Amino acid sequence: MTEWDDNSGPGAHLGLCFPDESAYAATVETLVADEVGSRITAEDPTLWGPEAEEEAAKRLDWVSLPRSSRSLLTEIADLRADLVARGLTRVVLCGMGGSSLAPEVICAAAGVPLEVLDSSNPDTVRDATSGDLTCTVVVVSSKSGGTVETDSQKRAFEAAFKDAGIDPTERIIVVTDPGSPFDKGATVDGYRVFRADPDVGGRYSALTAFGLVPSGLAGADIEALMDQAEALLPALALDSNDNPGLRLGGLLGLAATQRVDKLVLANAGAEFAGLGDWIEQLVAESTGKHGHGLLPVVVGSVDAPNFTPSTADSILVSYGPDSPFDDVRPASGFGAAVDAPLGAQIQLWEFATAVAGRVIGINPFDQPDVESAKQAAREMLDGPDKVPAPRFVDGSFSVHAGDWLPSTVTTAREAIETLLGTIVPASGYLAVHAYLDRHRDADLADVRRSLATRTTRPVTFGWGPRFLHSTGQYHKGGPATGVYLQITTEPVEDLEVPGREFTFQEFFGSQSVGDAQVLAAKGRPVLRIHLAEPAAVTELGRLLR
Ligand SMILES: O=P(O)(O)OC[C@H]1O[C@H](O)[C@H](O)[C@@H](O)[C@@H]1O
Repeated sequence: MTEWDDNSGPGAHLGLCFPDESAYAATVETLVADEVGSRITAEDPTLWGPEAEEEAAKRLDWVSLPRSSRSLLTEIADLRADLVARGLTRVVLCGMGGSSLAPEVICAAAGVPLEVLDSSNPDTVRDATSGDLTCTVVVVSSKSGGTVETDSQKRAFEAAFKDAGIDPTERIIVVTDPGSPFDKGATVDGYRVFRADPDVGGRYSALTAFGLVPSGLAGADIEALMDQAEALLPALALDSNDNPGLRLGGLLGLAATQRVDKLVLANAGAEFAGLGDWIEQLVAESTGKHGHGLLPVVVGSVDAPNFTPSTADSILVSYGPDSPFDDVRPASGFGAAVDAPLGAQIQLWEFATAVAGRVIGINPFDQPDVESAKQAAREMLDGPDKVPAPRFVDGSFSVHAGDWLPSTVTTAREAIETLLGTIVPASGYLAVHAYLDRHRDADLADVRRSLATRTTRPVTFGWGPRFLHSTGQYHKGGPATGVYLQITTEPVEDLEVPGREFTFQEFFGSQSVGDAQVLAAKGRPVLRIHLAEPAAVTELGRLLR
């Protein structure tokens, strides 16, 4: 039987349902008895075990950001006023994962334009750099300062500004950690640098300079965002079963330990439709490791397949004011309706994810498997001759697959059918990885819906290489239950990365091939369909719908 725990506190309303009240109550009671609410608030790094302690000790400042980040507000407002006075109203953000997902949601919710460039696709980069540069300001964000996509995007913009007779130091603003290689180089080169709080991990950095600088420069009301987040702090500090962070995190952790490990996220009337993409990175990278974790499945609306109908291994979560749970019953019994303003959602989800990490028994602050795909991409760049030959060519499609695909298969349609047939009925999922142009090819994303209906299993859709900095960690570190459809393409036209020995297409291609190799080496079925030209995406879409 499904039980309900409904609670409205200052700043957030949280309705939860679960199949077994005593298991849920015991989980939250343990969290309360262990004083997890007050200890996270006090930034206690011992909560995730001795192995996680060193990392946690330098990752917990997000807890107090709604107060500590306020010192940035005046500086950002002054810079925005200066930019607007100079007619610089087109704001572009270059950055991957935690350095771009939050500003994208914040600005979309505020209805202010922010162009996010989080790709290595030459066509996408060319589009961004060939916009109207006379009114463009570019924020380049990288916590580590070592992310190749971001460095390449910065180089492309520097060259474009110079070609247009514009001094890049007048137009590029850098956000990074103090002392990163990026900080040193950008400072020497004369760029304006915002240094973020280094004791916050990338995916928890929404309320640091990473989230606030681009959002504030684009015109979002970032002070209101901080107010919304701050309003929730007293409730999150409570050692009581009214603490929304303990309740939501306890539910997520409990479900994951019972192998209800897909987290289906749907917008339910919120202004911030894109919040699911931000939660996706937070939850996938924080929990998906050592064979454990929750797979976020972002579905858009509550009537989308995987939410309605759902599978017995899925937690259903809606964000926004219109709770769907009067009409929808999660097949697993696990559901959550989270209604809060955006700033409170951010603070609540960070807290709940850290709590879920403790319940699952993993370190929510590292991402041990992200590096493996980067390493494989580097090896591909060093030896492009290592690109494997296709199994067969079917019209515009070159089809690449491992031994799981029988040699009798000779068409892309049959290969897709065979891949879908390898999904394990009770626990498996399909991940579609589209290394395309997420603006030009946006329509393809709706194949998620068709494939979810066709397979009756959870289906995720991610744009490469963006997802590598999000769900990529889960694919390699989480439970080995996924099968993968990779879509890659020749570009309209390649583009050099200024000052580098590789082009954007060489890098973009090495990222997809490298990731496929890492997944295949883990024994997972990977089907790669390479398009001879971008226009072939229409025909592929027909095969998938
Ligand atoms: O901000 P950066 O250092 O450039 O990192 C961007 C992204 O890189 C990696 O993929 C990490 O796993 C992500 O957590 C991070 O958000």
